[in-house]
Amino acid sequence: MEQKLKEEEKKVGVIETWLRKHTLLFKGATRHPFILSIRDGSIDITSFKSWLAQDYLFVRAFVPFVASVLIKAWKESDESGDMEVILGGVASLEDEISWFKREASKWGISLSEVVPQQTNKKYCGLLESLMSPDVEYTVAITAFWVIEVVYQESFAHCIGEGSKTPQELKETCERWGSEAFAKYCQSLQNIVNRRLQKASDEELKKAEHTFLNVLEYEVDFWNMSRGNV
Ligand SMILES: Cc1ncc(CNC=O)c(N)n1
Repeated sequence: MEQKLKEEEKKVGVIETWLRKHTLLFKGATRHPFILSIRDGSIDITSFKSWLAQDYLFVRAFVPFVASVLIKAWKESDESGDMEVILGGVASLEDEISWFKREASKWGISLSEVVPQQTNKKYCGLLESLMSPDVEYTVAITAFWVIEVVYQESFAHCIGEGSKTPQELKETCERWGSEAFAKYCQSLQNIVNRRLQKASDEELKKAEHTFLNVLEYEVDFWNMSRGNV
């Protein structure tokens, strides 16, 4: 019985284990000074605008990445429900791109003139490498989940108890900090945990490596937005 319980525990969550093991890096990505400065209202609007412009370019590169995960799900997934979750992600990106355009015009940013910074290019390069057919579905969906959850955890913090987020930034925080986005991230996390349970040691290692890689790139992305490239 005791042994059985332990097995169950192991099964519940590879993700939980990773989050415990890599708490510092995860906090680094989700409680970054950029995010803390939104939450306490001290944010420098130049940083915000820089983030907005760069993130628009990132999201454009994110669309084909998510589409590649959809293809992998169709080819490799053992559960047909995965496709709907990912398709929902693709669909909401159309709205997100329109939102970026509206938001940019509100701030007087001309998106056609935005030049991608080196850090952004590097991150988009990581996305592109993960689009390769050689990358397993399990690894790709792990990356997808962690990319989304960093924004969910970060922006939810900006609208949580006691936050002093400036009014004009609240809509941005709601986009990723909302209950609906949290639910969507949970659906992705359930897929990832299910896949990781069944993964080989080799695949597990690759997935964990990708998880860490994404977290590092997210930290770099926030750093870039604050002007410390
Ligand atoms: C750099 C970065 N990471 C994650 C997200 C969230 N996913 C889609 O919007 C994002 N927009 N930008």
